[in-house]
Order: sequence, then C-alpha cells, then structure tokens
Amino acid sequence: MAIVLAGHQYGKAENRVVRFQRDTPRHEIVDLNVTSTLRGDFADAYLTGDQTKVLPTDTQKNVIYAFAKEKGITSVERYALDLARHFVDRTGPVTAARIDVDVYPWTRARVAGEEHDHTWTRSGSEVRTVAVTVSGKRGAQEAHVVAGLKEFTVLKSTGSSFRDFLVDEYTTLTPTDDRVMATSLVASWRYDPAVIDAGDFGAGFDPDAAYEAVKGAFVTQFATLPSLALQQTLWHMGRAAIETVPEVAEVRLAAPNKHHFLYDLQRFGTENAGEVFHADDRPYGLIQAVVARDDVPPAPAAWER
Ligand SMILES: O=c1[nH]c(=O)c2[nH]c(=O)[nH]c2[nH]1
Repeated sequence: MAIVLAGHQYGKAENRVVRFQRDTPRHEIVDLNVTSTLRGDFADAYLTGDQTKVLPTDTQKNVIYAFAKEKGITSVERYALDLARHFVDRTGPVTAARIDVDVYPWTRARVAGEEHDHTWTRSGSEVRTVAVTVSGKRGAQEAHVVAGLKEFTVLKSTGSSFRDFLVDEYTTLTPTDDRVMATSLVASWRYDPAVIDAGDFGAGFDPDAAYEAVKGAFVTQFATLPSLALQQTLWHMGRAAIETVPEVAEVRLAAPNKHHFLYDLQRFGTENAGEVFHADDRPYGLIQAVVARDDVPPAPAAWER
C-alpha cells in the first residue's frame, strides 16, 4: 500500500472586486466576488514543499483586480474568460483555470423621482453567477462558460398540487390540490461551446440579455404551469430556458421545497381556507434536475469544482 496525493488545485477565493465606470457623470457599478482555481502539476509544492511552479495566490489576486481596470468588465462572462485564459496562456505549469464569479445586484437610487447618477441601493434579489473553465494550451484550448443564479426566491400562493404519490406504512402526508409552492432556486446553464468560439461573448451574443431571458423563462414557467410537483416545474423551467435561449446547451437546477404548512386554527374555532401558513425552514425537500439538448456533447469539465 502507498499513500498518494490523489488530487490538488489551488487559487485565491472570494476577491471582492467593485468596479466603477466614471467616464460620464452617470457612473456605473459592477460588484463581484471572484475566485480563481488553478490546476496543473503542482504536486511538488505538496510533497516536497518546492514552490518553483507555484504562481502565488497573491499574484492571482492582483491579476483579478488589474484586469477589472485593464480589460474592463463589459460582461462578467468576458472578464472571467479573459482571466482564465490569462492563467492558462501565461503561466507554464497551469493546465486549466477555473474562474467563479458571484455578481451582487445594485439598483440605482431614486431621489425626488429621478434616478441618481452615483448612488445605489443593494437589491435584495438573486445573485448572478458565472463559472468559466479553460483547459489546454493555446491552439488546443477548451473553454466552458456556465452562467447561473442562486438565492432566487419565488413563491406562488396557488396553482400547485401534490397527490397520488407512493404510499407506504410510514406515509402521513395528506394529498393536496392547492398548496403554496416556494423555492430558493439555484440554477446554472452551460452555453454551447460553439457560441464561445464563434461570438466570444463580445460579438453577436449578449450574455446579459441571455441571463434576463433565462430568468424570465424560469419565472414564467413557475407562475403559469399548473404544477403537479416541483419535479415537473423544474423540468418545464429547464426546457423553457433552452427553448428561449438556444445557445444554452444544458441547465442544472436545484430547488429546495420551502414548505408552507397550513396553520391549524380549527383549535380556536377559526376557519383557515389557505390563508395562514407556517413557513418552515428545515428539513426541506431538495429537488434537482439536469435538462440538456441531445445534440451538444456533454462537458463534465465545465462542472468540475
Ligand atoms: O413537489 C413535491 N415533490 C416531492 O417529491 C414531495 N415530497 C413531499 O413530501 N412533498 C413534495 N412536493
């Protein structure tokens, strides 16, 4: 038996980058949390302490901040691609780089009914995510872009049922034709590599518009599908995302079923016709799905964390 170093990767986690554009009186803000992860033959750093192949995480941090100025952030996808390609192209021992970005939402403040030029309020809504993975040296490079969102909380007060499920001796759940359905959606969608190669997220493809379109498709399905289960809703959300933005090759969805239990007011002689619920936080059902086009090859490298 031998004990081996069976895997390794390293990088700088959670670089909080706030980039302003101040070229005109109306400023713009991009607020990011950026994590770099480098892969390659760094085994010596672990096994013998030899750091000669190791690009310090401090340097990675500097690149992340410098590129925010030098390259600008025309889109988060483009910025992450530039970073990943930089580490793979410019650092010999790096064979693959992954850049993860969380995008924090800000809404322009309104003062006396007018949008303010340089003040924002933090929006309470979802966090947009981007994960770019670039592997292989120039000429034989593979790039994957996965966009997404998390903490996207949606709720409907009717239009959801759950019945005719498998029953065994431990089942106590009462079937229902009218329940609250709510979730805090985590979704990621992988763009067809052809889009990255052809349009390069700068020309011909607008990742910001695609993001809004996918989000809109999710909301539309959640709202309008008479849901027989959260599983069915997820399938329709994933399908609608691909139908709405054909550049999307694959959608991965994870939805905690945020249970709302009708509060028993009968004990006080009061009727409760679906009006007062106890919002429970745990445990919760966790429903997950992967929805994909069958004409785009799968890409496990795009999802490797
Ligand atoms: O949409 C649902 N899916 C389930 O699998 C499930 N299980 C459960 O108890 N409630 C629900 N709701």
